[in-house]
Formats: sequence, structure tokens, C-alpha cells
Amino acid sequence: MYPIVLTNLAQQRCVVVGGGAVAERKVAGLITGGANPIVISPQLTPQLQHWQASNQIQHLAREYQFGDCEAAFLVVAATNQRLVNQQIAHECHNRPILLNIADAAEEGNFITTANHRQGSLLFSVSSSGASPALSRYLRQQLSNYFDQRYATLAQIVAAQRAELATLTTTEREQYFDQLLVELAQQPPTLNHLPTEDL
Ligand SMILES: C[C@@]1(CC(=O)O)c2cc3[nH]c(cc4nc(cc5[nH]c(cc(n2)[C@H]1CCC(=O)O)[C@@](C)(CC(=O)O)[C@@H]5CCC(=O)O)C(CC(=O)O)=C4CCC(=O)O)c(CCC(=O)O)c3CC(=O)O
Ligand SMILES: NC(=O)C1=CN([C@@H]2O[C@H](COP(=O)(O)OP(=O)(O)OC[C@H]3O[C@@H](n4cnc5c(N)ncnc54)[C@H](O)[C@@H]3O)[C@@H](O)[C@H]2O)C=CC1
Repeated sequence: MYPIVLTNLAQQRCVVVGGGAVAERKVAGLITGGANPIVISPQLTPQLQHWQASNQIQHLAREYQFGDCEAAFLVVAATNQRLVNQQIAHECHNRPILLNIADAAEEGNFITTANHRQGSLLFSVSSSGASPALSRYLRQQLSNYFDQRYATLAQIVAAQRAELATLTTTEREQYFDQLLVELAQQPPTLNHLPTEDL
């Protein structure tokens, strides 16, 4: 496993084949990640239809055809037809395409994670395919612990990053220790955090 975070997806060609619950979940992640995915499927869930109406996705209302993955940066095969998902894997084979096959991870080159987002923070869980349900459960646990306070913490530290860079490593460590102790001890508001100590 080698985790990465994809950025700048807006101009990248992202193709999702299938329009059911699984495709919807993968599309949700892509939209959150800044993409404007092309969804190829004769049918769409109501949520996917909504995203089509608001131009958050482009919809091709037909079955997959060989050639649909041409020039794609990222492809997700999420139809309920094993053979179709396999054909998509075949088309992408030996091409520089990020490929997720929802029913046969070994035919692609990436799998998706269970994500808890909090402001600029992203907490991702993977079980490497062992138990997606466990990943989902752990994501929910993470969301209970890493609440809005941590997004605020990230904002504060980001705003002070240039200033923090002028400190020695020891000073910086002390500053973070202090922040984290405060965060652990009480539900902090902006006022509780030692922003004036720098
Ligand atoms: C390998 C992987 C490939 C990939 O999709 O990238 C994959 C594959 C498969 N999932 C299956 C089943 C389920 N998947 C979920 C849910 C999620 N699945 C996700 C990822 C992944 N699923 C990748 C591994 C990630 C990892 O291991 O951590 C999550 C994390 C992310 C996302 O999809 O966005 C998302 C939770 C999001 C969230 O809630 O945060 C649930 C639970 C539910 O839906 O409530 C079930 C039913 C319960 C169960 O089986 O556990 C099946 C059997 C299908 C069948 O039986 O037909 C296969 C096929 C197989 O195993 O071969
Ligand atoms: N990776 C994951 O997280 C999970 C994967 N799965 C797998 O994903 C598959 C899809 O699951 P669901 O979305 O629940 O199925 P679904 O039955 O709700 O949706 C299937 C979609 O595929 C479309 N489709 C069928 N043939 C097509 C074709 N030739 N070209 C384009 N689109 C086509 C249908 O119109 C439909 O929109 C399941 O068969 C299962 O094996 C299931 C659960 C979780």
C-alpha cells in the first residue's frame, strides 16, 4: 500500500462507469476532491441525477464502450456486470491510468479509503480490502474523536506557519505540545489556544 492524496483534479478526465450506489459513493469522493467526473451508465441514482442537473458531473446515458477510457487520468469501474468491469480493466491495461475496479481490486491499481474530512484535515482508513465495513466503522470512530476543534487547530497552525518556521525545532515542539495538551484537556475555543504565546 502506498497512500497519496490527489490534488488539482478539476482539469483531469475522471471516468466512472456505472450509476448505482457504489458509483455514487466514488463520484461523491471525486466531486469533493474537485473533479467534474464523466459518469457512463444507462441509469443513475437520484443523487447522481441531482449532480447531473447541477453540472457537477457529465452523464453519458449509455452502456460502456471500448474507448471510453481513452485519455483518462482516472477510471472507476463500478457496474454490477463482472464482464463489463473486466473489459474496462482490459482497456486500461498497460496505460498510465489510475484504475479502481470496485468488484476486483486486483485488476486495478488503486483502492479507495474511508474518509473523515475536517476542514483541511483528512483522515483516511484502509483495510487493504480485508474489510471495507471495518474501515467504515473506524472512519466513524475517527469522526467522533477528531471533531471541529481539530479543523480550528489546523487553521491556527496554518496561519502561524511562517512564524513557526523561525523557531528552533525544540521551541516548535514545545509549542505543539502545549497546543495539543490544551486540546486534550478541554474542548477548546479559539481563545483557549495559546496563539499569543509566539
Ligand atoms: C477493495 C475495495 C475496492 C474499492 O472500492 O476501492 C472495496 C471492495 C469491496 N467492497 C465491498 C463491500 C462493501 N464496501 C463497503 C463500503 C466501502 N468500501 C470502500 C472501499 C473498498 N471496497 C476498497 C477496500 C477498502 C478497505 O478495505 O478499506 C470504502 C471504504 C470507500 C468507498 O467505497 O468510497 C467504503 C466505506 C466508505 C465509508 O463509509 O466511509 C461496504 C459497507 C457499506 O456499504 O456500508 C460493503 C459491504 C460490507 C463489507 O463487505 O465489508 C465488496 C463486496 C461486494 C459484494 O459483495 O458484491 C468489495 C469487493 C471485494 O471485496 O472484492
Ligand atoms: N467497492 C465497493 O465499495 C463495493 C463494490 N461492490 C461491487 O460493485 C458493484 C456495483 O454495486 P452497486 O452500485 O450496488 O450496483 P447497482 O446494481 O446498484 O448499480 C449498477 C449500475 O451499473 C450500471 N450498469 C450496468 N451495466 C452497465 C454497462 N454495461 N455500462 C455502464 N453501466 C452499467 C447500471 O445501470 C447501474 O447503474 C456490485 O456488483 C459489487 O460487486 C458492492 C459493494 C461495495
